[in-house]
Amino acid sequence: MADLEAQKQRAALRAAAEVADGMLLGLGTGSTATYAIREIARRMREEGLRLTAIATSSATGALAVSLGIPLRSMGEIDQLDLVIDGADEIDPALRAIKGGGGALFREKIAAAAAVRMIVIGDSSKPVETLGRFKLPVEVHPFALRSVQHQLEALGAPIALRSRADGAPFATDQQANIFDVAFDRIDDAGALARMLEAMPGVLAHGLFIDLVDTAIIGTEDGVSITNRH
Ligand SMILES: O=C[C@H](O)[C@H](O)[C@H](O)COP(=O)(O)O
Repeated sequence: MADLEAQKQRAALRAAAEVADGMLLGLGTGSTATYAIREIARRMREEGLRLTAIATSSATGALAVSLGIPLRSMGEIDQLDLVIDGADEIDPALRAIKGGGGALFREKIAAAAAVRMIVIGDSSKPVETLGRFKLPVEVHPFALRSVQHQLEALGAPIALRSRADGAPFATDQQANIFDVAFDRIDDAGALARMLEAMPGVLAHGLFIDLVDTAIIGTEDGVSITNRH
């Protein structure tokens, strides 16, 4: 059986090697991004690499602080040199679904502000067509029911994300997430535009024209795809 953790680590190490001295870096969220963040911190300690970073979630922020990575607030930054982040699915055109961990809002802001975005993952992440992974849609609580109504009209099953104790999951923005089971998204661009037109939708998990490079761990190395 494929060792997905080892694949994540290989992808993360390869991406962390792209970090150069003096960069302003976006740190992604999730299990794969965590490997990259730990490797970046190791390079800072052992190789004297200097950088400043922004965190795409409170969890990543806490990890970065614990590793001694200097952080700035995204709100005071107009451009990032590089973002390294995971993904839930990525297709051959480097369109991705993100937000399985609920960090999509900040991740998308960082991705859009980055000169370059590298997505890292294991061999379970590449897909021919997006949509098997349920699409996260982050919604301001004020608009919960009205957005639910509009999402239901799209015809796919939707579920309000909940925590282990049954309470609604709250994002870092204290918003909620609907997970939408499209199964197959044939026109990601059209769907993204539809979701963005719904008042109260803070972010959706479709990342289109944002990923520049995908680094996928394999059994014995990595496979790298660049967007043209
Ligand atoms: O909200 C979470 C992020 O979009 C993650 O990058 C994504 O869910 C992938 O996470 P993982 O690397 O743990 O599979």
